[in-house]
Amino acid sequence: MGRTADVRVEHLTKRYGDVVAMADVSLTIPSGEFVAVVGASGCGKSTLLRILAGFERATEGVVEVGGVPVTGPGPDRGVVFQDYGLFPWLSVRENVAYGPARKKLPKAQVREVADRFIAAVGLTRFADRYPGQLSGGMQQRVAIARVLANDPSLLLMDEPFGALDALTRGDLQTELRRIHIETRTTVVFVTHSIEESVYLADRVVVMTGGASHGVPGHISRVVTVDLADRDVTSPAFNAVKREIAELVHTVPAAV
Ligand SMILES: Nc1ncnc2c1ncn2[C@@H]1O[C@H](COP(=O)(O)OP(=O)(O)OP(=O)(O)O)[C@@H](O)[C@H]1O
Repeated sequence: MGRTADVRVEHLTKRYGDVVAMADVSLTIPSGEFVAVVGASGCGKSTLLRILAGFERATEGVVEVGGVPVTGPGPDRGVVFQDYGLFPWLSVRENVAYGPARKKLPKAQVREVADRFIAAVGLTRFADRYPGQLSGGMQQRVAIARVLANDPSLLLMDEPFGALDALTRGDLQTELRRIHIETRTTVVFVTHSIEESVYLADRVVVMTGGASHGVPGHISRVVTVDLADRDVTSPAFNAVKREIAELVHTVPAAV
């Protein structure tokens, strides 16, 4: 079990010049929870994630991770994007070892941590390969292992599986779910796929609005996924999917 932190967002507003991208967003995430964020393009999902990561500052509001105000990026938060962002000149093991090595841990310990997370994403046989020798799915596994090796207390993922084929995406969803059950690291996961959100998350945050709708992006509903198993073919799973789809497709009235 790794580190884990709670998240508190209160009355968050983000403006870009005159444009109010997002207004009055409040969300509390207990530590260990997996939260997915869904919503139509432009509603502010990535903006919320970037603010939690500390890449951008909120215009107004409270943003705290583990009780500490977010003022910039930090090693307590690990971020995974759609493009894997690996160092192409480093092997899989060196990529994953990069964070632990910077902490100046003994060499043997760095290697042990790297190999543990490489094994967790099923890439032991590829530890000495370079990113250019791997498929997209394998590269994304490396990116996830690299972030986990830093022992983040909050994992922020922005469409991490968006560029992968359906089969690979399904495999990685299964693995991420297993890893989350094992580590209990808090996760905020942005996706366009409602099915993916219901499969992975304890709660799904539905956002609507956005500058192009004439209404600032905001949270329209938070849906608890109260399903014992995540059988995507079950009627119960599909009922939750339908509920979220209806919310996502409800266009807010312009003010
Ligand atoms: N740097 C920026 N400057 C000006 N406006 C921006 C900037 N970044 C985002 N926006 C605006 O903020 C709003 C929210 O953008 P954001 O990328 O968070 O949406 P999103 O829900 O993640 O969309 P998508 O699903 O298409 O990725 C949009 O209206 C966008 O045009």
